Amino acid sequence: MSGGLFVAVEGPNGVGKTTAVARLADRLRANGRAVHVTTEPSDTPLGRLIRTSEGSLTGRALALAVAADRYAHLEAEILPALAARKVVISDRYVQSSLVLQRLDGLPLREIWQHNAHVPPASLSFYLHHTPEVLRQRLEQRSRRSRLERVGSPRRELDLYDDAFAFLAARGWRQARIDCRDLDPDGVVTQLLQHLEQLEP
Ligand SMILES: Nc1ncnc2c1ncn2[C@@H]1O[C@H](COP(=O)(O)OP(=O)(O)O)[C@@H](O)[C@H]1O
Ligand SMILES: Cc1cn([C@H]2C[C@H](O)[C@@H](COP(=O)(O)OP(=O)(O)O)O2)c(=O)[nH]c1=O
Repeated sequence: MSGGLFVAVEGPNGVGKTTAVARLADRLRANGRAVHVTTEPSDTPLGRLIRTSEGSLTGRALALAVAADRYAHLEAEILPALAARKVVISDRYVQSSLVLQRLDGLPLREIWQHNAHVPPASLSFYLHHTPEVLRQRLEQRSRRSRLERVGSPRRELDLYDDAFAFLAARGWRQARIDCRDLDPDGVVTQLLQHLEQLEP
C-alpha cells in the first residue's frame, strides 16, 4: 500500500483496542518506525459529529455517515501517511462497521456495499476475549454508547466472528488474537510477531 503499512485493530467494546494501539505505536517507534495513530470515527468535524450524534443518528443514516467518514479519512489522512511510508494504525476500520451497523439493524451485504470501494488494511487484527471479561470491563465504564447498550458482549463476538469469516472470504489479510491470559504487552508482542511476518 503505497510504501507504508496499514494496520487495523478491531474487536468488541472493552477488548483492549485503544490500549493495544497506543502500546503498539510505542513499540514500533522505539524500533525507529514513523507511526501515525488514528481512529474511526475520525478526528475530523464529520467524525466528531458522528460521535456526538450516535444517540440520535441510527440505522442506514449512521451507516452511511460512518462510511463517508471512512472515505474522507482515507483520502485526507490514511493514504497520505502511507505514501510518506509511515505505519498507520487505526483503532477500528471496516470490520467494526460489519458488526456495529448490523447491531443497528442493517444486513451484512448492504454494509459491505457501503464499503465496497474501501481498500483492505495490510493486516487487520481481531482482538478476542471471553464475554464474561468484556461484560465486567463495560460495567466499569461510567458512560455507555447506544450501540454498547443495544448489543451484548456475546452478540458482538458472534457478529465479529461472522465479519472475520466474511472478510477472509474476500481475501482480507487478518489475524485473530486471543487476549485471554495476555497482559497489554503480551498482546502487543503477538501483534508484532504477525507484523514481522508481513515485512521480510
Ligand atoms: N491485555 C489486557 N489485560 C487486562 N486489561 C486490559 C488489557 N487491555 C486493556 N485492558 C483494560 O481493559 C479496559 C478496556 O480497554 P480499552 O483499550 O479501552 O478497550 P477498547 O478500546 O477495545 O474499548 C481498560 O480498562 C484497559 O485498561
Ligand atoms: C468505526 C465505527 C463507529 N461507529 C459509531 C458507533 C460508536 O458508538 C461510535 C463511536 O465509536 P467507538 O469506538 O465506540 O467510540 P469510543 O472511542 O468513544 O469508544 O461510532 C459505527 O457505528 N460504525 C463504525 O464502523
